[in-house]
Amino acid sequence: MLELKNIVFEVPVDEHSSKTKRIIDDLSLTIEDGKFTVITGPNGGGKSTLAKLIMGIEQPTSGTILFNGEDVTHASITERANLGIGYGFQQPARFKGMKVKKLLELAAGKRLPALQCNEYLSKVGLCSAAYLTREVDKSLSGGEVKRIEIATMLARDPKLAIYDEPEAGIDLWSFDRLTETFRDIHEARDDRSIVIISHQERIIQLADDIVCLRDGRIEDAGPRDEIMPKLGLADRAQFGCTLTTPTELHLTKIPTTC
Ligand SMILES: Nc1ncnc2c1ncn2[C@@H]1O[C@H](COP(=O)(O)OP(=O)(O)OP(=O)(O)O)[C@@H](O)[C@H]1O
Repeated sequence: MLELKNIVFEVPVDEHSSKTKRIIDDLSLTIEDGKFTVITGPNGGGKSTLAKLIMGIEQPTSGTILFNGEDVTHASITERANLGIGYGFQQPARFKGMKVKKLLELAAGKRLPALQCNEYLSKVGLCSAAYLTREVDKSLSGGEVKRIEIATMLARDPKLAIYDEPEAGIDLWSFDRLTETFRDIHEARDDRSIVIISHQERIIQLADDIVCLRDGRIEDAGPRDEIMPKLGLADRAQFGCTLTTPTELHLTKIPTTC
């Protein structure tokens, strides 16, 4: 279980000023084991910052973060990763000289048979034969790097997986495959928790719980059936927490890169 207690995150207004801007404002949130939580809300609401605070990429100005009862507020990224927290970046890094297979093995913490690698890559709509020996460098497109990073998260299989806008930069065909993968994870869930930051209705629909962030505060949070109608996805003009949802295309076939 992840518990955030009265988290505040402030940054200097500019490098010459002692004034600060509050990005996360006294936020408290509990994520129970086995829950599929979607964090959504308008741009600039603080979603990615919150994910970075959970992963230890940023340190809160005040407040406490507990993971399975352990105070990890000042733990390093590596310590949190070792405890079982994983984070998929909105814009993943590239690793020149590192092959996709090696990256998957590093994430899994063991050697992986090709068949297993195929499975991880096919879950994100990538053809293993075309990608396993590719370097994770500039030669890969943004969408490919993003999908490879999601595959590494699947290989790592952390107790708490945080995905920051997994749909960003991913084409509609691959997005259909990805949605299926998240649906499978949701259906097969055990005590592992998943937090997905997303603006996409089809991902929000998979959630057990929805958290809507605005101006660094929780505007609304609760079970999907309670929060979903308030998001105004059907009538965005009517409700407070409006989203930007990309146009959807419903495909009958899901092509992969093979
Ligand atoms: N280190 C920082 N210094 C200054 N401003 C920051 C810093 N980190 C975040 N911000 C600001 O805090 C706000 C929240 O940013 P964040 O990336 O968390 O939003 P978000 O909800 O993830 O937005 P989006 O939906 O666009 O991805 C933004 O206005 C951002 O510019």
